[in-house]
Amino acid sequence: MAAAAPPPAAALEQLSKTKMFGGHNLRFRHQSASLGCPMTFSLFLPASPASKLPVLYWLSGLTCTDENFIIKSGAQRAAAAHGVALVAPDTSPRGLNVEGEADSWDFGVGAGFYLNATNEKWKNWRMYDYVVKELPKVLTDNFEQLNTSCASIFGHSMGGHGALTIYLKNTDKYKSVSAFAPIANPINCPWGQKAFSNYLGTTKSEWEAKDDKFLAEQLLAGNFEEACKAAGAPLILRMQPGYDHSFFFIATFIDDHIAHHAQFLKSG
Ligand SMILES: N[C@@H](CCC(=O)N[C@@H](CSC=O)C(=O)NCC(=O)O)C(=O)O
Repeated sequence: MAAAAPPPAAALEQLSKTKMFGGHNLRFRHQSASLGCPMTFSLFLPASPASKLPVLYWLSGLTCTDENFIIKSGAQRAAAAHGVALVAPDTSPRGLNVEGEADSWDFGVGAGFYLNATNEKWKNWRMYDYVVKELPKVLTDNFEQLNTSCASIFGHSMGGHGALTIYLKNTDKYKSVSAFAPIANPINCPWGQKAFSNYLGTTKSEWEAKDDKFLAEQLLAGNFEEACKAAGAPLILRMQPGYDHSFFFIATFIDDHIAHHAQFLKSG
């Protein structure tokens, strides 16, 4: 008996294409099975690679779409130089009209926190599954020039929290991680408490089960450094005096982060 035909590749609608540093910024929309709504993502593809391109995922912070990073960070210069593709997803489901989803800027739309919500009301907020499972498959199915099994992840603020937690739960899937000003201990800060109590319920032990215990208890800059030393985990912790939380700060140090990831992505 003949083997069953593989399922068709997820349909992608290309929204834009702009040349930059010899490569292209591309923006796509597709129907997300994880989130139950259309999702957009941006992709920077460096110029015609000799071999398949490794993938560096960027997770943005509160209020962002997939476009903030692509427009403001200037990351494409270093990505083109190192031959690394950049993938930036949106930060939450949109257009579902869940009651209250846009009442505040730090919860709901634009604030997916890269977790899988367990509260029925927010059941579509499954950004963890979207980033870890669905998006890599969409890329694999649609871009033969990408080597999606060679991937790293980084992000900013809420996206820094997402990058760190996703990496620590999936060290087999990502070669390296970095974060700009991450929400490092969400269980103990107002942004995290608001998100977790609504997405995951008010039982704090449930939050810890959903979060990485190491992160929740130790990821306060200095403490995190000590913990990494104790665990023998390599860490470069850089404090940058005088910089704020904006993309001006990110743009200043983005080249360093991409060079860091390129070392791991290009080491075979
Ligand atoms: N609207 C808020 C500010 C929101 C903000 O600063 N968002 C950051 C991420 S914060 C943590 O996740 C961001 O990246 N914004 C997008 C941008 O392009 O700067 C306010 O009014 O204070």
